[in-house]
Amino acid sequence: MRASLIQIAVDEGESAEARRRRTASLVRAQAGVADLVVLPELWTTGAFAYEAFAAEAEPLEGPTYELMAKAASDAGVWLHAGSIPERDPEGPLYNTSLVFSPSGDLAAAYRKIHRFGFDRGEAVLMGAGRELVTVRLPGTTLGVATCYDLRFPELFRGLVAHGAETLVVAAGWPERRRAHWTLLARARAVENQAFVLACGTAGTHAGVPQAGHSIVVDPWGEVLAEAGPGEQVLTVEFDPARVAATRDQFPALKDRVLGLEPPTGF
Ligand SMILES: O=C(O)CCC(=O)C(=O)O
Repeated sequence: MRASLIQIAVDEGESAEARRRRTASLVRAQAGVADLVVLPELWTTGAFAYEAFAAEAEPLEGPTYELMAKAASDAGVWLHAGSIPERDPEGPLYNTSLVFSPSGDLAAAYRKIHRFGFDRGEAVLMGAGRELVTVRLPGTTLGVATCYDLRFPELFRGLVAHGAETLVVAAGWPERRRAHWTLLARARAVENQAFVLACGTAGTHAGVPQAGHSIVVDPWGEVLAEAGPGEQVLTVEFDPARVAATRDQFPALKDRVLGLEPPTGF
């Protein structure tokens, strides 16, 4: 299987609409190159451009959906189209990832569960998702996560319990914590014996330089490919069968102990 992670530069000099069109052509250029294309988190606005969330929010089937569905079918690829600020007509905004099949049908929508910002930004401007999302592809099952989710191993264990073998993380991770990004991506791969495909943004928006350094890690924790800091398409070939082989040869996942007793307080 070949995957391309498109690490889009999100800078303020470009409108959301211009970036949407530019990204659609980057996706179309993956025809015949990749089976699966992955985009980052909130790439129309930037993950830290809080004032733009409401201004650029769109219904699930809004302009980004339309263009990305078409780009997926034009390219004949599975497309994890990163996330959009979704306006739910009956609720708050959500940070929602969209996954399209090669025929351009929506295969999954994932509302980010862990919102970033503590008492500001996304944490107060958006609602929290409650549902795990996996997507069955020929040859592997994707587990879908977004940015700050990467810090919460229990989410990934939940995805693995539902069959995930390739963990896809769309992010807008800041340069300031780049060391955490790389470390956590490798940790999630090792502990879950799964591939991790983590796609971030490049550029600077709202004064926050982005880390770039999108990364693909194998089930043994080895880095198969890593991008630099700027806009880049990172293409990697990987064998999804390695997940079952790794879990067979080193069956640590089977040794999980669930439902431990609480401390008795000696
Ligand atoms: O956890 C972090 O350091 C970054 C998270 C983040 O930027 C996000 O979820 O948007």
